[in-house]
Amino acid sequence: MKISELVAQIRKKKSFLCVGLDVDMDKIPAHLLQTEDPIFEFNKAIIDATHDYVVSYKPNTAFYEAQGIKGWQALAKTIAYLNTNHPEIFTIADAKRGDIGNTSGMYAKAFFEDLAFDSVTVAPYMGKDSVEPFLAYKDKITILLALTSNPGAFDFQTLKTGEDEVYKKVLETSKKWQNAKNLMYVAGATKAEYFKEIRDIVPDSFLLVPGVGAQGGSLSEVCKFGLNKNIGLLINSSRGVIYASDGLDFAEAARKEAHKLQKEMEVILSVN
Ligand SMILES: O=C(O)c1cc(=O)[nH]c(=O)n1[C@@H]1O[C@H](COP(=O)(O)O)[C@@H](O)[C@H]1O
Repeated sequence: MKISELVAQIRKKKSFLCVGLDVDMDKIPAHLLQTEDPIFEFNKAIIDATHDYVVSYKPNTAFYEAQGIKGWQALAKTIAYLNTNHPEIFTIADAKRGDIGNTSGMYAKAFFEDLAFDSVTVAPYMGKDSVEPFLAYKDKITILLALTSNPGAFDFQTLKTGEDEVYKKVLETSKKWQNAKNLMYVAGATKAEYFKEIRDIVPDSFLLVPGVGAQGGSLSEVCKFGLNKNIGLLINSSRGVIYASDGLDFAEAARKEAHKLQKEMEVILSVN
């Protein structure tokens, strides 16, 4: 999907919400466990109930890999369901990959060709040649970790190397790479005070912003400096939306949570 198509969808739905499909077997409603494919049934119900308010879904592959072959099959079924029924929705494989070139090439093939995701999250730690195989896909988006939402972000990402912190080097260096227009960056909602400096370096890029909801990040704080002329933000919430209820009403409860976030976004967009 082209970024211009994502922007058009955001403007139409008045939403820049990304819902994380992080399916935890200990948290999904008990009645689904009796079905043939609980993970897919859960995802399908969540997608059906929330897609009006959502422009992107982000399954984190860890939750699927943890269930072995059945989990991977459920992931494949989920992405196929989205691509068939909601081709306008931007899909993110949250896999945080990155390795030596030929290995990264296989990761890229897995997520872009076999599973047909629009994008994948990639760790920048191994440098340019570990990211290039993802960027080689001209019609796909690579989402590079810059400043993550977790407390451990301060262990390495904010360390100074010369003038700049490591996360700034990631932004500055990667934006010079070939096909860098197909890069987005992860910036955690829990780090809102860094967004002005992030925007100074990458004014035009989209930022994937996890950490709203269960991790306590603030949507309005992120938007103060995070928005750009193309909106430029995808705000992710996973647990806060998909586990709003663990009862028979789980999908309806998720819809309400997604709608609440969408309404907040609509207000923000109306004054920006
Ligand atoms: O790449 C990510 O999506 C990500 C980066 C980051 O800095 N922090 C972060 O929480 N995430 C992911 O975003 C999701 C957040 O989930 P909730 O905290 O339940 O909303 C999880 O799938 C995380 O793995």
